[in-house]
Amino acid sequence: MISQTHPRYAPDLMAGQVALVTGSGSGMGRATALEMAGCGARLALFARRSEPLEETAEMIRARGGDAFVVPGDTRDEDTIEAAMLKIKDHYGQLDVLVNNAGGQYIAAARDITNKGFEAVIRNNLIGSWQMTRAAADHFMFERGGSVVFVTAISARTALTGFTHTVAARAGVTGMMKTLAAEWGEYGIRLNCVAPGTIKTDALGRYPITSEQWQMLNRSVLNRMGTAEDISGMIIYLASRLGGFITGEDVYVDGGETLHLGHDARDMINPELFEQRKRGDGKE
Ligand SMILES: CCC/C=C/C(=O)SCCNC(=O)CCNC(=O)[C@H](O)C(C)(C)COP(=O)([O-])OP(=O)([O-])OC[C@H]1O[C@@H](n2cnc3c(N)ncnc32)[C@H](O)[C@@H]1OP(=O)([O-])[O-]
Ligand SMILES: NC(=O)C1=CN([C@@H]2O[C@H](COP(=O)(O)OP(=O)(O)OC[C@H]3O[C@@H](n4cnc5c(N)ncnc54)[C@H](OP(=O)(O)O)[C@@H]3O)[C@@H](O)[C@H]2O)C=CC1
Repeated sequence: MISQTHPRYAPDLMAGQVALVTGSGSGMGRATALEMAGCGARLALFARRSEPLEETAEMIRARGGDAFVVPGDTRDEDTIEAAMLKIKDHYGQLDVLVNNAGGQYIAAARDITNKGFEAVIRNNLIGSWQMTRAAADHFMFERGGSVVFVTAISARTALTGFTHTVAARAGVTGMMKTLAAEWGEYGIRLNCVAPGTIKTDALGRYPITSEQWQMLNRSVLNRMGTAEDISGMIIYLASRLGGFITGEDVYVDGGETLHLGHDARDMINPELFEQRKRGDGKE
């Protein structure tokens, strides 16, 4: 059994299960893969670059877990098909799919070309559809399963600079709900986790500093989220803990989408409110 320093879930929560996590070479995908392995799941790790996936696999194996690297691109049907066949050959089953891979570039809506819009839709909506369809065809129509999509705080709020990805993520949510309704009869549960602003290396791709990210983040908990804030919810939904939950869209955003119509917190307690600027809220 894998050794965990501070386990949040039982070490046998996902024993006997195989989970495929896309984008598991970094950030939330890696955190999810590591914690799922800590819950007894055997992991298939999928992304375009092998090296970061191998690093995740090594981390899992070093703790006594089981991980298998299947490189591929969620936009490329051939690599998805190849990955499913490799998983069948290696593990013989797939119980959980986490569609975490994704990304976009920031641009004002007026500067997004049709080609650029389509590229982001392909990366975040079509890619998730293709993975889900393939996992269902190869494994889940026969023996059920659970699918979790990582989206963004999109359907509930506007996100300036991200029109293309908001459209894609809201599309994922609608797709997830409809699939949940159609595929319940096969024992397939599908849910979304919508992260707020989460401190991962990926934020470094954007042209602002970590201090500016902190200011941009509107979490009422006075801190940015962590990859583990997200992996905990993914595992809850993917495992038997979420066994009666399907078609749900869970926001893990520290209250970022509460939409404070009138934010008077600085008038109520200016000292406490200053914490927001320093970003030293309690985890
Ligand atoms: C609060 C929210 C916080 C969110 C955090 C995260 O998500 S963290 C996760 C962060 N992770 C990531 O963000 C992941 C990294 N991001 C990506 O991989 C890309 O954003 C991608 C998904 C578009 C790549 O798809 P692809 O390989 O299919 O694309 P391609 O390279 O072939 O380009 C196609 C067209 O798209 C356009 N266009 C593309 N880039 C830019 C740009 N920088 N600038 C302007 N435009 C751009 C351009 O029109 C281009 O056509 P052109 O002008 O070349 O003829
Ligand atoms: N960090 C944040 O604040 C937020 C992030 N998100 C979303 O959450 C998810 C995880 O984010 P985070 O961990 O921060 O970001 P990362 O960029 O660290 O992780 C995304 C991973 O997806 C993989 N990936 C991207 N495109 C593809 C593709 N076409 N096929 C296969 N793999 C792909 C990348 O690996 P490789 O390049 O090797 O393929 C990368 O490891 C992403 O979908 C992100 O957009 C949503 C809201 C907020």
